[in-house]
Amino acid sequence: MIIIVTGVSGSGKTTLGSLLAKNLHLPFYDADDFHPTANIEKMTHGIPLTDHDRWPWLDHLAGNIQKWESSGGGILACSALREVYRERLQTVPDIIWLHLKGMKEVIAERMAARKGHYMNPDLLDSQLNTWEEPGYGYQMDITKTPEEMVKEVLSYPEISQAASHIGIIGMGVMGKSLALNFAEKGVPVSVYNRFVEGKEENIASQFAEENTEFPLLKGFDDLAGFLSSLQSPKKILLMIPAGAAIDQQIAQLESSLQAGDILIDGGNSFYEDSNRRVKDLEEKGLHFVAMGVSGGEEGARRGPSLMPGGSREAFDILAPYLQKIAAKDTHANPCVDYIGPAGSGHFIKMVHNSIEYAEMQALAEIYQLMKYGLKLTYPEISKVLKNWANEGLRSYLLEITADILLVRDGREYLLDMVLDKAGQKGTGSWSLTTALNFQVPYSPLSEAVTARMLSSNKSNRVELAEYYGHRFGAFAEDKVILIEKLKNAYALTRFINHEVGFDLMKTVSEKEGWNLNLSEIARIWTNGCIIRSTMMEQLVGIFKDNTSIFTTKSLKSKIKEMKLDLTYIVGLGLQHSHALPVMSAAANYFLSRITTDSPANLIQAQRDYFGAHTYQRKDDPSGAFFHSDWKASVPHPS
Ligand SMILES: NC(=O)C1=CN([C@@H]2O[C@H](COP(=O)(O)OP(=O)(O)OC[C@H]3O[C@@H](n4cnc5c(N)ncnc54)[C@H](OP(=O)(O)O)[C@@H]3O)[C@@H](O)[C@H]2O)C=CC1
Ligand SMILES: O=C(CO)[C@H](O)[C@H](O)COP(=O)(O)O
Repeated sequence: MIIIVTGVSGSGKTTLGSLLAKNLHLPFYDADDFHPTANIEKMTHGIPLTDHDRWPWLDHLAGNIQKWESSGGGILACSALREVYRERLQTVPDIIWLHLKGMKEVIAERMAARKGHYMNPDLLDSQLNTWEEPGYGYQMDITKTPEEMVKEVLSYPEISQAASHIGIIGMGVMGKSLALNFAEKGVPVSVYNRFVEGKEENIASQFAEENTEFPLLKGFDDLAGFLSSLQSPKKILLMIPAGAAIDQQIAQLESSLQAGDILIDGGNSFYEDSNRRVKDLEEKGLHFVAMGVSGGEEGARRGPSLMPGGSREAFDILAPYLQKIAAKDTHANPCVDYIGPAGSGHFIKMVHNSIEYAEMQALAEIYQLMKYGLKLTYPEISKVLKNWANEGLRSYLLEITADILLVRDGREYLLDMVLDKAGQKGTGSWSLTTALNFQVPYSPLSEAVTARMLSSNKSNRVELAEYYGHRFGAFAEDKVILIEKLKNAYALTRFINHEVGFDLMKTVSEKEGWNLNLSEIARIWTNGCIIRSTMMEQLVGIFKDNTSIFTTKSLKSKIKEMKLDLTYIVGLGLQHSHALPVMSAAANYFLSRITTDSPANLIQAQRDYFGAHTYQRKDDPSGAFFHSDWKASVPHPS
C-alpha cells in the first residue's frame, strides 16, 4: 500500500504522514529528504525550484515508490504541487492520495513556527500559485488535529478494505505470531481459521479484534471472504498440521485459485510430501513454496529463520515480505534465502530439527551428569551453563536450559515436576529414515530420537530400574577438573551433531541435484531458529571452504584435545550407570570416522562365510571380489 500525502510546504504533510505510518506500521518517507543538495541550496535561499530542478528528484522518488510497493508499501510526504508531478509519481497502481488543504494564513503561521527546516517561508506564495487542484484522492482539512485526520484516513474504504498482500490459514501458535509479525512490518494481512461448530468458532475474526493496533490485519471466518480479500497473485501461507490436513486444505483451496497464485506450506511437512505437492500444483499452474519455519512462537513473532524451497518464481515474489519478517544475522541480513527446488526447504528444516533433537539430548545428558554424577544443585548447573555460554559455547538451547533450571513451582523446582516422557511430532524420525534411505551414517542424531522413545515408556523403566537396582553413580573426581572435561565433551558432541546433519544435507543435495549451499544454510540458522549458536556462526565460514567440520584445519588441534575429554566422560558416565546415548554415539561416530583399520574386515568375512556375499582384498588394488570356502579352510586340530 502506497499513500502519498500532498500539499504545499507547511500544510502538515510530515506530521500526518508520520503519524499515519505509525498507525499502519508502514515506513514513512519525506520527499524533502531526497532532494539533491543543489535544490536544497536554492530553497534555503528562497529561490523557487524550476521543473528542470524537479524532474530528477521526482524520477528518483518514482523509482523508490516501486521498490517500497514491492516490499510491502510506505507513506510518502511530497508536495507534488502540479498534476504532471503527480503523474510522474504514479508508478504503481492504486496509490492512495491525501491532499492537505488549508487557508494561507494558517499555513504561513505553521511555517513561521517551524525550526530547522530549509524551506524559506517566502516561498509559500510561489507554492500556492503552483498548486494545481487534483480531481481525485481525498481532500483533507488541515484545521483538524493530526489524530482526527488519522482516524478519518483509517476509515477510507481504500484502506479499511484494502486487498491484503498475504493470507494466513491456521490461527494456532505459529499462524498468529507470524500474522502479527507481518502486520507489525506494515504488510496488509488477512487471516482465516477453520470453522468447527461449537468448538472452533470465530477464531480469526476474534484474533483481529484483539489486535486493533494493527488496522491492516483482517480476520475472516469464511474462506470465500478470506480469499476475496487477497491481492492478486494470491499469496497464502498455511500454518496447520503436517500430513493429511495440508492435502485437504490444498484441495479445498484449489478451485478458488488462479494460475500464478502462490501457496506456501510453513509447517513441518515431510519433504517427500512437499516434493509431490510442488510438482502437482505446478502442473496445475499454481506455485507451491515448501517453507521450513523455525523459532517457535517467539521467533515467529519477532523474527524466524525461514527456509523456502520449491517454486523459484514464487520465491522472488515473496522475498520482500519474507525478508521483512525474518530474523537478521550479525550483518543485518535477513535469515531467509531460496533453498532449492522441490521439497528442499522442508528437507533442511527436517535436518535442522534432528540436530535440534541431538542438541537437546546432549544438554539433557550434561544435566544428568552434573545432577547425579557431580551432585550440583540446579542453580549451580545453571551457572556452569551460563559460564560456558560466555566461553564460546553460546546457543539458544544452552541459554533456555540455564533459565529452565532456575524456575520454581512453590518450594520445588518446576523441572522436577515435569514428567520425564519426551514427545515428538515426526521430523526427528523422518530424518533417520531419510538418512537410512540415502545410506548416511546418522547414529548421534538417531540416538536422540531413540532416547525420546525410550523415555516415553516410563512404567517399564520404573519396573526394570527396581528389578536391576539401577542407581546413578556419583563421581569421586575433582569437580572443577570434571566440569572442564564436560565442557569439552559437550563442545565436541555439538560439532559431531552438526557434522552428521550437514553430511546428510550434502549427500541428499548431490543425489537430488538440489545444489544446496551449506554455508548459506548455516547463515540462515545463525539467528531466529532453535539451533542458533555461536558455533553456527563459525560454520558459515567453515562450509565456505570445507565440506566437513572434521577437515577444517583451524579446528584440528582443538578437536584432538576435546576427543580425549569426550571419551573420558563417556567412559566415566557409563561406568557409573549414566546412559549417554548422544554423547557416546558421537564419540563412536567420530572414532569410526578417523579409524584406518576398522573391524569391518571381520564383517565381510562373516558375510562371505554364511552367504557367499564375496569380499575385496587389501592386497588387490583392482577392487575385484573374492569368495572363499571359509568352512573348508578352517584348520582342524591334528
Ligand atoms: N509450534 C512450534 O514451535 C512450531 C511449529 N511448526 C509447525 O507449524 C505448523 C503449525 O504449528 P502450530 O501453530 O504450533 O500448531 P497449533 O496446533 O498451535 O495450530 C494448528 C492450527 O491448524 C489448524 N488446523 C488443525 N487441523 C486442521 C485441519 N485439518 N485443517 C485446517 N486447519 C487445521 C488449527 O485450527 P483449530 O484451532 O481449528 O484446531 C490451528 O489453527 C505445524 O506443522 C508445526 O509442526 C513449525 C515451527 C515451530
Ligand atoms: O520445528 C520446531 C522448531 O524448529 C518445533 O518446535 C519442534 O521441532 C517441535 O518438534 P517435536 O515436537 O518433534 O519436538
